[in-house]
Amino acid sequence: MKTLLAIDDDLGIQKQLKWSLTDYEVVFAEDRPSALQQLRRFEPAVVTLDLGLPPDPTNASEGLACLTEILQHNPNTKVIVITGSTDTEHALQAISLGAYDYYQKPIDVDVLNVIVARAFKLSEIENENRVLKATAYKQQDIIGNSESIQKACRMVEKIAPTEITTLLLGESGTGKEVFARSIHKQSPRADRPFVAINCASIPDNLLESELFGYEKGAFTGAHKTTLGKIETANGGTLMLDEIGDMPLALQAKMLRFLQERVIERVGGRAEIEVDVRVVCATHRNLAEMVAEQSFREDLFYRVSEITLNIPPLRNRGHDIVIIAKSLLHRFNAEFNTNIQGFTEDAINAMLGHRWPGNIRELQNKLKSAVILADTKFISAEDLGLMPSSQPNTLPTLRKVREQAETQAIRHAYNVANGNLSKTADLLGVTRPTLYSLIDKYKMLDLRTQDAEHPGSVTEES
Ligand SMILES: Nc1ncnc2c1ncn2[C@@H]1O[C@H](COP(=O)(O)OP(=O)(O)OP(=O)(O)O)[C@@H](O)[C@H]1O
Repeated sequence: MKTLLAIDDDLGIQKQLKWSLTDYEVVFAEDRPSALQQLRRFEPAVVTLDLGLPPDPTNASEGLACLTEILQHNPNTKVIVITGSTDTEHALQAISLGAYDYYQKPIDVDVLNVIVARAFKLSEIENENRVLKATAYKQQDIIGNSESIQKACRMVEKIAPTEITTLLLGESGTGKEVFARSIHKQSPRADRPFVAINCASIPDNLLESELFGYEKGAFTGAHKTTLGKIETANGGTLMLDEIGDMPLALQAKMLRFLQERVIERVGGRAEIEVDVRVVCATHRNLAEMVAEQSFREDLFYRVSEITLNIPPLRNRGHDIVIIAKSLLHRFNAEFNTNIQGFTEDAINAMLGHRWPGNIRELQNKLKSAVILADTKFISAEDLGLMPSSQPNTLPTLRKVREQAETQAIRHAYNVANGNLSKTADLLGVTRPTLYSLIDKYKMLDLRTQDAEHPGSVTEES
């Protein structure tokens, strides 16, 4: 049964409401403090509120204050304000403060029931919309159910509403930009611009003006004052991709911007205030770069207020197949093809492949497979994942064994969702044997990612 909170200090009215609103569980509060207590306890979707509450029952001040606090607690609450028969002024004031509707005494059971039912219905529709929006958004952006991706998504949810400067670490093609966009979309800045700039793809001498903009006449060819990416992102989010590739000279200027949130355009003197949230990303080891003095330590700490590690595709278990299927759907639409799915050998090959280029590599392999496939199902060969399809000279037996074993280990590891004990079981070997194979084939990422014993070292072999 849906819960309705009725806020009224008149016992007679409380009884009347209880008898009238029989489709709901009606809970009561007689003043502002108890209303807020009940609100926290029951989280009702709909509230009826008498504006004349103690200690000021002849006026609307306490009721209006209560309304404001209810909406502060949960802006989605549908508050139906109840006023005296002639008090239209306060009723309208309540609507302008965010009340859903108003109702004038004396109480007519039928009318009140219609208003309350409508309020619940609207609240339900709004709720569904919110869930759908959140799901649709998640589905299209970050696809995957693996523990590692879910963990990263949970972090994004926590980071997004804050202003904290985030550093995204991950191999190339793991989806760093997708994650940066996700932080932006879930933040209060979602309606403002998201601007990404790849520091590695712009020549050093152009990067400064690209980021900070330039004044007319700042250099030959500067015909008009031009905003840089930082100013373009004003109010929104700026993604500095491949921050590790930013030249040292520019790092100092970037640090000043991050510390003081002011910039100077190239060739300009004026200090311009900008309100930008910054997300940085790199596939490099910034801590190592700091030690080698190719990245400023102070900037490192500034950009990595919080660090989010994006797992490589090979450590996302069955997500590889889920992402492949969703990409297949997309490419079928794009190329007007009707490929139905994957052969078993293709699925096994995908689960066993190392994916050094991560999702981008998967996209490329799939795109060409969709275009070139002769049958309705994509095979490992179509994906270029058959040992025989690689134009090597004849492989040695040792090489074939190594390839088969690493592929089988990775496959089992993905099926076992990163649990090494289960991986060993699936492969029919003991844990020590599995460890020595992992060491032999230098599959070190499996060791550090072990969901059961993270960072464990060989203890039994
Ligand atoms: N979880 C995911 N599901 C589906 N597609 C994804 C996912 N993550 C990333 N992608 C897609 O993979 C491609 C690479 O992602 P993105 O450009 O964000 O990676 P990146 O880590 O920023 O790469 P680089 O370091 O090379 O810039 C994009 O086309 C993106 O849409």
